[in-house]
Amino acid sequence: MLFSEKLRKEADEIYQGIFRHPFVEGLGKGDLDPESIIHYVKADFEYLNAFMNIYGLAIAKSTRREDMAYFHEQIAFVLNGEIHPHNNLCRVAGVAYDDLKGFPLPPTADHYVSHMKSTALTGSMGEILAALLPCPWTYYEIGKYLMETVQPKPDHPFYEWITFYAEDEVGQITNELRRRLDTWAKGVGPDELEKAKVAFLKSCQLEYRFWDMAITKEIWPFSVEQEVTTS
Ligand SMILES: Cc1ncc(CO)c(N)n1
Repeated sequence: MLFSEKLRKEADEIYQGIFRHPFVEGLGKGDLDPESIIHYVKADFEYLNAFMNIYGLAIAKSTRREDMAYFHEQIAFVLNGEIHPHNNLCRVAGVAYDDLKGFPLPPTADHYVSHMKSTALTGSMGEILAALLPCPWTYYEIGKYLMETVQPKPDHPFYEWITFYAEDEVGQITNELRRRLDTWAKGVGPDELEKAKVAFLKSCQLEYRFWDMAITKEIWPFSVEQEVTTS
């Protein structure tokens, strides 16, 4: 069994939990609370900015030009592609996307970003790939799950969101990340594999919590000034 297949098996409980999460259910039913959508988009815009930072850290650690080209391409996808599902969410919530940019990360999103950043700074290439993988992989599976269970028509409020993540492009991104991780896994010992597994599972848990964060509109306990990562 490939390393990524083993990871997927270990994380199955988390994936199943994500498919049944109230936010994902709300995407399928089309009845999400607009305030939860807004909370999610604010956090996700900054999360995706941090994701690009992490690809940059991966480039800094790359020793092969081919790896540099790969991470560079992935940055372009986040930069230009993921605005579409965000625009869909904003339209349904009745807000302008620009008004949701530049907010500090809520605790869970901050935790997720810190996990990926520290992995990128201190971990091996395999650990970095493992920490990044749940991002496209859980969304790709959510997209496919909603396509199958809801079979949305173009007039479904989240048609664009669902079809974006269920599309081949996100599938290919997931498969390429898996392929790279599986290639890396063939050349390392059990200790290295264990560390990558831990990084992967933590990202899966934090994917689940990211949806919770949106439903509960999680905030910091005190409203003091906070760092904003981008403008
Ligand atoms: C938190 C999170 N995970 C995954 C994706 C998919 O790219 C996203 N937009 N946000």
